[in-house]
Amino acid sequence: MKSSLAQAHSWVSLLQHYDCIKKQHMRDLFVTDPKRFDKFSLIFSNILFDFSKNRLTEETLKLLLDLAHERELQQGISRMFAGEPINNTENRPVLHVALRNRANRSIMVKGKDVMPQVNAVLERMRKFCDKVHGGQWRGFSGERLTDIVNIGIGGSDLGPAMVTEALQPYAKSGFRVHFVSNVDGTQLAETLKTIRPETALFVISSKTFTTQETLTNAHSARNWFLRAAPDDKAIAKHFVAVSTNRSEVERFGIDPCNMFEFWDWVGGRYSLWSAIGLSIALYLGMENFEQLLEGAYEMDNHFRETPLRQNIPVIAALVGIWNINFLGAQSHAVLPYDQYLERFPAYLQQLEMESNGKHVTRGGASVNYATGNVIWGAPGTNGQHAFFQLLHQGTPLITADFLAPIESHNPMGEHHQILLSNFFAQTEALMKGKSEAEVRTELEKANLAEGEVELLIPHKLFEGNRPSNSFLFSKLTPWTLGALIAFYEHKVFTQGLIWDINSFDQWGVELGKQLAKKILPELQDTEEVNSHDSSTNGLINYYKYIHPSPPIK
Ligand SMILES: O=P(O)(O)OC[C@H]1O[C@](O)(CO)[C@@H](O)[C@@H]1O
Repeated sequence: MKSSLAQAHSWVSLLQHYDCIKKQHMRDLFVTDPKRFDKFSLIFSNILFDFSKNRLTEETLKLLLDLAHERELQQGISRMFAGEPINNTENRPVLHVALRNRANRSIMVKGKDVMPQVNAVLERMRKFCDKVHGGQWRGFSGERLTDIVNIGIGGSDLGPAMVTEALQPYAKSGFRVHFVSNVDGTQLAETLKTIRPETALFVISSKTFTTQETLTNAHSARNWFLRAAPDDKAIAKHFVAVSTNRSEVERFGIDPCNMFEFWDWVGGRYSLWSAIGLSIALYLGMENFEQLLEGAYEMDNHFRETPLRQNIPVIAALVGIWNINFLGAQSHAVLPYDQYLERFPAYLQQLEMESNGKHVTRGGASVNYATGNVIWGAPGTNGQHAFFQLLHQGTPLITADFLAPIESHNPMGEHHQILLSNFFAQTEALMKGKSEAEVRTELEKANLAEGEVELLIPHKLFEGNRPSNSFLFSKLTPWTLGALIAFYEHKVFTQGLIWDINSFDQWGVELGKQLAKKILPELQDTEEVNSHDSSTNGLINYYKYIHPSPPIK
């Protein structure tokens, strides 16, 4: 039986160790150890992971690895891969790894190997994609389909939206992909303006097929479509579903023959590898979707088999725990120096924050340590001209992941070297900072008026010592993206296990949904609302009063 985290020996040792090293500056750590980069960087296939620009030493790492052992990480990894019901509040296994189990080893759930059904759905996806791409599957007018519209939200949107954006250079020619997630009618309306019903394929993606936003968008899309279609039968050519819920799919009016199945052991935010990836496969071709699976599979093997000290997701997770629980970082920026990865931070927001934004342990006790942190970010050089000021000189400690490809898909003059020079410079600046002596020397050369040097010194000073990780990979290919996503999934798993929280449920999204269901009918009559607190009543009644119909009495 594991003790509670705050009482773990290694945790207590880490606290004491933090006290000893908290005043150390990374600048000095680099000066005193010329081999620091070699010691604190790891390579997985074409991906280099450099974590040397963190405020840690060999001793820190040793203690963090002790923590991982004490928390029985290796046993936890084995339990996940073996299909044990580690999602304890929903009594489900967590088997996104089965979806990319390219070796096809048996994975048993309730005494049954899940691999035959995984392979069967992949085969159906392949056949469907081939028909759409080959023009055997056409719209009601006989025209080829050209526009894939994915209607889904959360995990049924963010993964496919991010991957299709990231892998645009691999897109099948003649196909466009669109994503509608927001129940704000604007997103659907603007999308519908750009497509024709004759050539549109709607992929309604929802694990539960009960999600209000998705079902509302799907009904409106179907109404729009039926205004142009000759009859209801045309729906079969233009609407397919991806879900675990056959009866709701049928109730919506999609023939189960046009449903691509997945299973309750796939968490929504871990589902892009399942049939939820159908929009990816349609846009990029099944062979590229499988390359994505291959990259993730190789990362899975690395995570399962590599000793913890060389294990990239494990080390990244431990460094994150060091930064969050000992250094006090509450915010983590994801900074891709690759325009194709623009949506990567938004994807990771759900992966990390929905997984590890938890306040109780797996057993239900309140945690007395931080779990999870705020994930955000934007493409690197744009961020430099927007929010990097706060990263360099602001008061909160914000850690960051910098990601960049060595080779661009769009080589153009010096662009890529300029981009990379900024990538390298920013991590160096965050680490090193600029000392008072350096600022003074610079200012004294500038021939300033008396007093100006002293005034400017504090403003131009950079304390540095701000932690970051760097990821350099050869090129953003489907394989590499698959490996990178799986890397983050396993980092999240490792942190959740050490924090003793369930990373695979999401009860925190329920309360808002329940209250919205109660409020919706209140917006649809003319009665004044009094059932809430005065703020909520006031807001609702103001809306009802201002809104032209129906007017409040
Ligand atoms: O795929 P579904 O069932 O429509 O759910 C969409 C999303 O809603 C959530 O359940 C809660 O936001 C996510 O976990 C999930 O990815």
